[in-house]
Amino acid sequence: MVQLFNFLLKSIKKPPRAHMRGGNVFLDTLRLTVKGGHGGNGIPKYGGIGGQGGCVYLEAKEGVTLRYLTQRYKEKRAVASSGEDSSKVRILGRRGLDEKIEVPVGVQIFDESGKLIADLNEPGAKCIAAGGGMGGCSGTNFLGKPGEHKTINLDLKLIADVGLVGFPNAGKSTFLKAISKAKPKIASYPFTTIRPQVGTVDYPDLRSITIADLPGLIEGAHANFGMGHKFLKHIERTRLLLFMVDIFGFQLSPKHEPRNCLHNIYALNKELELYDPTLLDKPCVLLLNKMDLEGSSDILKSQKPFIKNLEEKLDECPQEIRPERVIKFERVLTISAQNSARIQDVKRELRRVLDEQAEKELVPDDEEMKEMLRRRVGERGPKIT
Ligand SMILES: Nc1nc2c(ncn2[C@@H]2O[C@H](COP(=O)(O)OP(=O)(O)OP(=O)(O)O)[C@@H](O)[C@H]2O)c(=O)[nH]1
Repeated sequence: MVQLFNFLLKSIKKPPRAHMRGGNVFLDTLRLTVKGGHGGNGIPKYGGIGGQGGCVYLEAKEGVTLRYLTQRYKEKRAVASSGEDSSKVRILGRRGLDEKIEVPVGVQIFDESGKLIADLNEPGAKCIAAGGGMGGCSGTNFLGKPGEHKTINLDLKLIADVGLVGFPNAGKSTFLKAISKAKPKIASYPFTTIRPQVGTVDYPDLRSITIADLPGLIEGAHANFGMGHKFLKHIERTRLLLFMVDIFGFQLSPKHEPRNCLHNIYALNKELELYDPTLLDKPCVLLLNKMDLEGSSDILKSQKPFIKNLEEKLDECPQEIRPERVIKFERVLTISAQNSARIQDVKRELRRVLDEQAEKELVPDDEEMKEMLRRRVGERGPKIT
């Protein structure tokens, strides 16, 4: 009876939604068990030393995904080979072969206690995850030692120059498609994008920048509504935050308060602040989208002064979306992502802000520079004023 009931229950169970089915889910964390090779044994009679066990190491490589790793290590376990035993013909045993795990660029490695072991943020960066065991010698009674054995967590944080943030349906995917070569999914209902998308924008001087569309952010994400802050971690490594709001505002559902575009900006500001207030120190640019629709210019006229100076209307902002510190936008641009209107302006401005930022990082400010010179010249050199 129970079996029949279970069978019937199974048959009426809906299949998982397309985007949640195995191969499609964006994977940005992975847990792996790693084990270094065992050290080989020595030979007491000849004073032979066993070979050291191989180690398991990680190397960052472009184009690799964590999903690929799950296919390669189906058991989520990577083991290096053991060192060779010492023998009559080979007094010093050969070292065990290392196990190389190629990981995506931007992966951080944590141990079980959550301590950061390594941050592999450029191609070719390497770290040892589990060392091999020592070969047997007189100090160990000629017995090889076991290799290190631990569980590590790989946490992928995308590396993009620009992080695109906005509430659902603001037009982020449409914008990404218009400005870059990315081909995101676009639909007239919220939550179409369920994984971060990265687009590359090329410039005539052969430079290029990357823009990551981080979906799933909604009002209340900090309280783990929707996908919560799942994708916001990817923003940490971006150099510029690109906010996008629908000029007509947004209402998540009939149960939620409708928010006009100004309140949307406050709400985005608040969500980022609750996730990590230092994010607000990054340069920010705001895009007001859907300017092709009728009535958009009137809204813009009435809201622009407050958008440019967010402090002004902060008192009137509802408590639940009122940020402690408001964002100061470097630029505010109006666009129509659908018609690609003013997309070239955005392209130019993004580059300008990123270049300005790079210059600031490169050239220390006046006082810092003087202090640096003073230190370099020392007390006896020319006086620096
Ligand atoms: N009229 C007009 N419609 C737009 C514009 N940009 C986007 N849309 C429409 O708005 C809807 C949502 O656009 P998306 O690009 O999917 O929005 P999104 O922010 O990526 O949405 P999520 O996937 O939910 O995060 C689509 O129907 C688009 O065609 C625009 O500039 N003008």
